[in-house]
Amino acid sequence: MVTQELEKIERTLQISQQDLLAQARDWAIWDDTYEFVQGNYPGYTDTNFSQQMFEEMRYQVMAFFNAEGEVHYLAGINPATGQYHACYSAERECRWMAGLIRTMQASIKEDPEQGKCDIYAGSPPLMVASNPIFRTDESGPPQGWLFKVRPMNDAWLTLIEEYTGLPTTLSMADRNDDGDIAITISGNTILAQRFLPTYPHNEQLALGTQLTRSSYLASLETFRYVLLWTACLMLLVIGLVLVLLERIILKPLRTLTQFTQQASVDLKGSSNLLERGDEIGILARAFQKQFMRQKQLNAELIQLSTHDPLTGLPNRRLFDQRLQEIVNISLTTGQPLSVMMIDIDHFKLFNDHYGHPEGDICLQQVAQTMNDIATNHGFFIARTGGEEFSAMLPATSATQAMEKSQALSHAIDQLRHPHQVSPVAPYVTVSIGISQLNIEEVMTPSGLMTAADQALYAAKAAGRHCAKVYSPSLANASFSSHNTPP
Ligand SMILES: Nc1nc2c(ncn2[C@@H]2O[C@H](COP(=O)(O)OP(=O)(O)OP(=O)(O)O)[C@@H](O)[C@H]2O)c(=O)[nH]1
Repeated sequence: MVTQELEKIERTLQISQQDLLAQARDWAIWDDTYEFVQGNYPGYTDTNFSQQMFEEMRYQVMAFFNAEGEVHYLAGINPATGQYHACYSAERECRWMAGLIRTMQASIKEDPEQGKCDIYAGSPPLMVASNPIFRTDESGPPQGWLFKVRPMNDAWLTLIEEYTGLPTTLSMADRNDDGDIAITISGNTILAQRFLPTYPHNEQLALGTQLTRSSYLASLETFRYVLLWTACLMLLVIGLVLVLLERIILKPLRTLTQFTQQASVDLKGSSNLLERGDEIGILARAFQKQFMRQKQLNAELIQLSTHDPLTGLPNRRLFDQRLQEIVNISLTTGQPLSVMMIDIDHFKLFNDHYGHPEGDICLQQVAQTMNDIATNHGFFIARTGGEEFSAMLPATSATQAMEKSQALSHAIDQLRHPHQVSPVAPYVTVSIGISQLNIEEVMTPSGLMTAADQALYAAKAAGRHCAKVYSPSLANASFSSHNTPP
């Protein structure tokens, strides 16, 4: 902080130097001055110089040198007497500035280009700006040099203090380390000093500021306090944002994720999510719609793959699947299990006579009738072939199945669906083959179905419109229902 304050004073010093250099340049690059140093403008001094001008401009000395570096004209206010003097050499009343003039001449020799603002060591130190003398358009060779000198006295310090608002100190120091900063702390005061080069280089100017530590420590304390509160406030805001983020986005997103994982199984229990008015609610409703559609499609697909489209009865795939399950249960529990194979008599003749569409209607009516009986008697029926149906009867012996087959056959007779060309009856009739699991070495689903098929063949052979229970003697005949007797 102290260094920053000191830099303010340094910047002000630089501005002050630039200002004096600009003023020296203004005078040096001016046709009147150009003529004056060549002795061609005798009225120049009367027009331009006065004690008042020096006081107002805070100049101590103005010195003009000709092209040879010799004094052409000098003017200044003697700091010891406060008297204004103007001379053509550093003698008599201008003797007090002789030392200064020598330093200026040494500077010209060292650097004829000039155009700079040095600080000359002294008490007080002097700010000295110099520039070669040219025409206003800067043409022609330089005809000499102009130096303007401003004392860095108490009045100058007061101006700097007013400008910077900082107490400023100025002294000469005998050090070699240009540009260094020295900080000295003593009790409640802190002195910061910058050491600046002077001309002709054997001393340094110590530009400093003396500050009260307590006021800076207090502002440091305030700064720490503000920092602490800002940090707390930021933590609070971050915490709040995290809580809101958790409540508004993360939690609903987690719920949505759970919802998407479970929704295909159960769409209930997510009503909160579905009622939300934001994007998450929109997403949840879209997901729900999609899942419902998917469920519906799945159900339709399952129905299509397991049911016969013409009659609506379960198909062979579902029948075989269920049969496998029920056979396993029966073999484990020892409960009886029977199957029936039902085939419409002379259905080919029906189709040939009435046409295929009528055959379809007949199949639908027979299927519907058999399904009603199956529902009433608690067994499962499926369409397992063209005009062939199969039923499975859990906890039912072959004898009991025979009774149920008669109920089935009777119900179909009662339909009185016309079949004029049937050699059996003027209406549609069925033949039924029955087999029972665990009887006569029938132990597997396929064995059960083969036995029922053979019993069906026996029923067909026996004149149709009847039911037969499988026995090994039927098996010896070795035939198939797809090759039924005429
Ligand atoms: N309309 C119709 N006919 C079918 C369908 N599926 C199979 N059929 C017919 O059912 C008939 C079965 O004939 P067959 O196997 O010779 O037996 P059948 O004429 O019923 O004679 P038996 O079974 O010996 O009494 C064939 O004419 C098939 O075209 C179907 O979905 N619709």
